[in-house]
Amino acid sequence: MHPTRRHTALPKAQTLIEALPWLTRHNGRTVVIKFGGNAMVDQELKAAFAQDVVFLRQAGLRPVVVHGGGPQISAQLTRLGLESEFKAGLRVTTPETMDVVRMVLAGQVQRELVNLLNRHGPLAVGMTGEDAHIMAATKRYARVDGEAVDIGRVGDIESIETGAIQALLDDGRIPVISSIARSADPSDESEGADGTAAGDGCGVYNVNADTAAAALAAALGAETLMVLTDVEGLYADWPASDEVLSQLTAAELEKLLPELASGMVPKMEGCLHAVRNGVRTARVLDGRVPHSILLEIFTDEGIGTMVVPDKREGEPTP
Ligand SMILES: Nc1ncnc2c1ncn2[C@@H]1O[C@H](COP(=O)(O)OP(=O)(O)O)[C@@H](O)[C@H]1O
Ligand SMILES: CC(=O)N[C@@H](CCC(=O)OP(=O)(O)O)C(=O)O
Repeated sequence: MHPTRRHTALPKAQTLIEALPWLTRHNGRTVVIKFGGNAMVDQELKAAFAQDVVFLRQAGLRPVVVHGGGPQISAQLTRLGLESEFKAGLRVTTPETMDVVRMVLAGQVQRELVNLLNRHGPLAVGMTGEDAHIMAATKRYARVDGEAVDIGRVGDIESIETGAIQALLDDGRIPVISSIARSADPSDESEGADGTAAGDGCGVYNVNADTAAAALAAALGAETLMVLTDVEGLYADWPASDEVLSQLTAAELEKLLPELASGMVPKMEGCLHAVRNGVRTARVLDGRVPHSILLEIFTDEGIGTMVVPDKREGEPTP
């Protein structure tokens, strides 16, 4: 080989070799990746995200994508002249808003992600939590100054049926899930004001996408939950300083939770729920960094914030 060509080829081999222990360790493991609406505004980043997810699948992992789309929902509500209001980080969801949430998440954002992934082959299959009874939810109230406030059709996951997702994974597909759940109460279906059960927002709930991703990661017994967002990770003292916490235990995170501000609350609550329910690591990553997923999984220098379960006597650190 020509010396110059060898010179440029060698670092590539080194990078691949550095990935070997990680490839071995993660082989056959499920990874749930939450792609946030704020991290999905740039076309190139979205394409790089799709490449990373397909790479994981080709490398023998079982990736599942759960997506948000808060900014996209807000933009559509504004276009329609409807109000967009948040309480404690959750969208106030009237039946009319619910229709828009469903239309944007399932009809636009999910379709776009599925199409980006399927540029690489017949891999991605999009579903909402309503499909095949994947997610059932009950009404969630927002906590504002210690009071429970009614915010409409916002739900908290009550139960998850993983069968359809597992079947897709076994078939080598990449499930792409929108964070909409059916009501856990069967009588909810017929509550529509004008008697129309379908399409009026009744019988379904708007679930925060971080909450949905964390619940799914726990139900699937995932190795890792990765939450992509538009900051480097969890800042220790936000907004005063941009020092990122690189690793913390569940107990350390639990202490921090009351001090966190709105956008980070469902993310970190989700990470805590995941690691307390069998997920080995939960990470918050900067979705603005191209290929952040690969950097996190396959290199020695992880980026972002990693939450690990509380250490039990004699256990090695993840
Ligand atoms: N301690 C913190 N560390 C990092 N970001 C924080 C913190 N507290 C609040 N935030 C805010 O949370 C935002 C991320 O949440 P959100 O806007 O809901 O993102 P996404 O659309 O990706 O779900 C950040 O952009 C930041 O403004
Ligand atoms: C109840 C609630 O707030 N649901 C969110 C669902 C989408 C979401 O979570 O999107 P991001 O991850 O991009 O924020 C919403 O309506 O905006």
